[in-house]
Amino acid sequence: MDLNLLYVLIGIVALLVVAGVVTTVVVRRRRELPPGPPPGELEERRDGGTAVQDEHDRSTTDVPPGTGAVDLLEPPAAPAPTVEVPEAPQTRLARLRRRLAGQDNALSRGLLALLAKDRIDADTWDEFEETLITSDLGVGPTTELVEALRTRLKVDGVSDPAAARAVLREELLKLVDPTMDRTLGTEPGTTADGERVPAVVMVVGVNGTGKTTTVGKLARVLVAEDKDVLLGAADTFRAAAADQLETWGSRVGVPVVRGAEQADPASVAFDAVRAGKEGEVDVVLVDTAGRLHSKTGLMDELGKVKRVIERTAPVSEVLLVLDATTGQNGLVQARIFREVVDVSGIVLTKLDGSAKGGIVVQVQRELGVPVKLIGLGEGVDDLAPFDAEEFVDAVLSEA
Ligand SMILES: Nc1nc2c(ncn2[C@@H]2O[C@H](COP(=O)(O)OP(=O)(O)OP(=O)(O)O)[C@@H](O)[C@H]2O)c(=O)[nH]1
Repeated sequence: MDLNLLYVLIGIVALLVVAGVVTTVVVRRRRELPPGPPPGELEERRDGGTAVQDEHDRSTTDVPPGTGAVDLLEPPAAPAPTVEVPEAPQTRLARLRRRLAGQDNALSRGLLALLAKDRIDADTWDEFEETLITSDLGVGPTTELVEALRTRLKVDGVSDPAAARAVLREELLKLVDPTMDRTLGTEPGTTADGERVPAVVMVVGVNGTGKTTTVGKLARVLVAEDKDVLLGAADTFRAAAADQLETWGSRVGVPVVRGAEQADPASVAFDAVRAGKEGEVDVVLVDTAGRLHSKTGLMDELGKVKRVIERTAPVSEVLLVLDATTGQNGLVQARIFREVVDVSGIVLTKLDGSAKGGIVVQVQRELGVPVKLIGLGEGVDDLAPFDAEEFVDAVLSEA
């Protein structure tokens, strides 16, 4: 064989061997790569998903470093903040108006039924009176309202339904009392030594009235007003209460000071207010344990919590939380709490599930303290500053 031909043949065989080896290596490496999602899909999820989903994507994609597949991804972005923006307080009562209005509410029903009559006879007045009492308006305010309406409708000879409604609105408003100061004490103050201290709001009440929920919702109201807030979980009696508060706080970026389970509530409250002062926050909200108003020991403990807080900063508000559905029982609780701590405002919760809107008037009369906030549902922003005019307009509206 020609020597040149032999060299050419050896060259071709060598080339074929090298090509075979290279192909095998490439195929092997491809097989070793995990089956990651196509690049388009990854991009899409990164853009549209929430931070929590992003976190999940990163942990489940599990691409080993140095495989080349990571080139498809940009470096993982820092998780987007999950802090929520709560609804502004001004729009809340308007949004929640429907929950106070119409046929589901005894007060509203009684007022609307009266307005619907062509002629108001003795039976109608009796019926009206009865509905007002069922709505927990109380005997005194009911009698006053009925007397005032009877006189004015007769004297003024009001037969036009719109004029009758205006009279009713006016008289009802007098009972709800628009002159009461309902502002919340949430401005930081200065001690006698010239030190800046946060406003301190204590939230008190019997078990299950909605204290912890109210603290969480109120934190959102204050955050919406651009205030720096800190929560004190001084309900060390119910273990879950502190966890519940942490959940509320974390959603709006508000820190929580908590103690060990069964710790002394006064010491947790003290630590919270201290931390609030050192951190220069505007408001410290202190959640306290629910207590039976009949248990003297627990009630004394509440007085102690307040005194201990006052070593650092004055308590600017003591909000008593009352469940509107408990009616007269709420009034009994209110009287007893007032003896132990100076209640400065009432929070009426669960007005959404109650036909007893009249309790607003009764409780204010009983305590001489204004209703400052009302709870109108289980939604996170279902707490509204109380406004007498908006309240009256809501119960006088049909839906
Ligand atoms: N419908 C309705 N439910 C509410 C309202 N406020 C609170 N609740 C519910 O009432 C229940 C009790 O609320 P909590 O905040 O746990 O009550 P608490 O007073 O802290 O309870 P304790 O710690 O046991 O004293 C929860 O299921 C809340 O969702 C409201 O305005 N409307």
